[in-house]
Amino acid sequence: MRLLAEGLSARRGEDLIFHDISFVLAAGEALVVTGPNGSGKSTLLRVLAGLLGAESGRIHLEGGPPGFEHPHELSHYLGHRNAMKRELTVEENLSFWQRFLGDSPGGAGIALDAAAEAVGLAGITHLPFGYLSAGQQRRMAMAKLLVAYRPIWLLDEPTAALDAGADRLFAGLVATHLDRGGIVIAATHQPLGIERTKALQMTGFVH
Ligand SMILES: Nc1ncnc2c1ncn2[C@@H]1O[C@H](COP(=O)(O)OP(=O)(O)OP(=O)(O)O)[C@@H](O)[C@H]1O
Repeated sequence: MRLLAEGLSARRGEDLIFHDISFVLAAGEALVVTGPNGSGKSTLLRVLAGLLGAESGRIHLEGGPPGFEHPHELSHYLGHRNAMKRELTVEENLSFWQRFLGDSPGGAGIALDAAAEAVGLAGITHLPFGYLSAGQQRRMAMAKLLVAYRPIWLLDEPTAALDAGADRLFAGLVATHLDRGGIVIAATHQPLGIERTKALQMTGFVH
């Protein structure tokens, strides 16, 4: 499977945020998106996630499962916020996402306990999400990537609020996902420590 972005541009309000962005990612490849604040990294991820329409250009898949043409149908999106309810327990949150997202063709999510263990937080899934520290909350948001199978991971500053150990853990999760033929697009200033990465430097739109 390949993910292709061709000549993408996007607008927020009146402003064109970026223009003519193209890239191709094959199964097992990652794209690291960097650029200064406001250069459009989050906007690009939101376009890829199908949350925002592109002003022009095309995003499509080649060789994906039959019936899936747009990457967002096969994607996990981890935004700046963790998308967890503070008053529900970790287990309830993850269980919701597992049922809501379901598995894409070609893989299966892992059990909630196994996902919590994989992010180093086994034993606290009974706590309300709001009780967790900022770093623990981010780790649990990563567990969401594991409880339902999606071949494409769209990650916006995934390692914000993480300590060095969690950085390494996260790099390991990404490496495993790529080894299994996944695709990762991450806006991050933290090196992923993975060789199979392409780079996209956003500059913001020059009027
Ligand atoms: N809803 C909106 N309406 C109008 N402009 C917006 C909206 N959301 C974002 N913008 C503008 O779009 C530009 C790109 O924002 P974006 O969040 O994509 O940048 P970014 O590169 O992810 O920044 P950061 O590194 O700070 O997270 C910014 O100038 C921002 O002010």
